[in-house]
Amino acid sequence: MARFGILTSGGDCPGLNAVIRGTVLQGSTVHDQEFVGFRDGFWGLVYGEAIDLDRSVVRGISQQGGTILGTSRFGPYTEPDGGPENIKRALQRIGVDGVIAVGGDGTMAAANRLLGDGIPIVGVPKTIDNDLQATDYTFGFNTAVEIATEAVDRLRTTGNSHKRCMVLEVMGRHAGWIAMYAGVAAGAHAILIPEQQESLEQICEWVVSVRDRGRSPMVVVAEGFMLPEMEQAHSYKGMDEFNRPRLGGIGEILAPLIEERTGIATRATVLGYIQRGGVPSAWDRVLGTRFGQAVSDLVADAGWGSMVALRGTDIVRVPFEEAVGHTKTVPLEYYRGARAIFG
Ligand SMILES: Nc1ncnc2c1ncn2[C@@H]1O[C@H](COP(=O)(O)OP(=O)(O)OP(=O)(O)O)[C@@H](O)[C@H]1O
Ligand SMILES: O=P(O)(O)OC[C@H]1O[C@](O)(CO)[C@@H](O)[C@@H]1O
Ligand SMILES: [Mg+2]
Repeated sequence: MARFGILTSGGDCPGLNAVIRGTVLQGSTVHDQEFVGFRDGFWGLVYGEAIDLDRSVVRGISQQGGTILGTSRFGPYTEPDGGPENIKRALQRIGVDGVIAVGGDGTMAAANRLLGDGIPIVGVPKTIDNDLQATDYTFGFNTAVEIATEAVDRLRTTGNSHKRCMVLEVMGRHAGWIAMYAGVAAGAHAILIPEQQESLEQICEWVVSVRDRGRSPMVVVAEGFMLPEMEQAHSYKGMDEFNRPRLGGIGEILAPLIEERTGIATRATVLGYIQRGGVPSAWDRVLGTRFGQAVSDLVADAGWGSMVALRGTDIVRVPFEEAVGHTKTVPLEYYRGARAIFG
């Protein structure tokens, strides 16, 4: 019986457990496949640390947030134990014929490199940021947007009561999808995203025009947004253990600047990891389940080097090269359309 190993890698994301369950149910019901789950992303792959995954283990997990396998940003080439030869030995030792990597752009880049080094591997795209190209949507994004939209709605009522300007900071390192969707859904008066610089003067103009209509201004900003005079996205928390700047805090920078320039009392809120935690929305559970079923079909066909993806309403297979190397950013035209009614 063919046996495959699943891993979840990179930041976690609501819907990961639905993928794991969908894969195991499809595989055991339709293809006579067996599965193990590697612990903590590529760490479990490198060290051959895996748990058996059967129907009983995945029962009822699609409504749970996080990932039952754990995740990490551990790289498969990390010295001294990483690299393809060690991984091949680990796969042989635990009797695994191929790997299913569930992750974002970094995970797919790592998977592509492993493929080139002879590891049979396929991919499933995940990220709350929705910035992975080659798929129309990733699971987790919908849940994050629901949470961010509710946050805007809540900030709006307290902002109205106190006649304050409210600033909500959401995630989005290179792409402002969460800010765009939550901002549009909740009727924000300005949406600020990494793809498009806006001057402080312009932001304050929007804020003042809202106040002049007797309303309380609501600004949604993605963590990666930069004012024109900034050279890089705001980060005051140093680097993470993988040498990436830990973003966050642009909302706290903007709020006093807006208050100083407009005279309108302004408060900032950082939504942070609330966006990534908790139960997945129905939409993300469905997409995760469909991806899981599709990736079981993919490994049944030995479709190594491909990633499952959503195109329109169809689940398709795309080569890794299509998924890595570029960030799916918010199109300028889309932003401009939303911007036309800011203020
Ligand atoms: N080109 C690469 N070659 C080898 N390993 C890589 C490569 N790119 C990324 N990795 C490894 O894959 C891990 C996962 O990637 P990353 O941390 O970028 O998360 P991700 O999968 O993009 O998910 P997310 O961005 O949603 O958190 C990285 O921490 C790194 O160890
Ligand atoms: O602290 P961590 O786990 O690296 O997560 C922060 C990052 O995760 C992301 O949400 C991607 O999953 C980014 O928007 C954010 O910068
Ligand atoms: Mg990434």
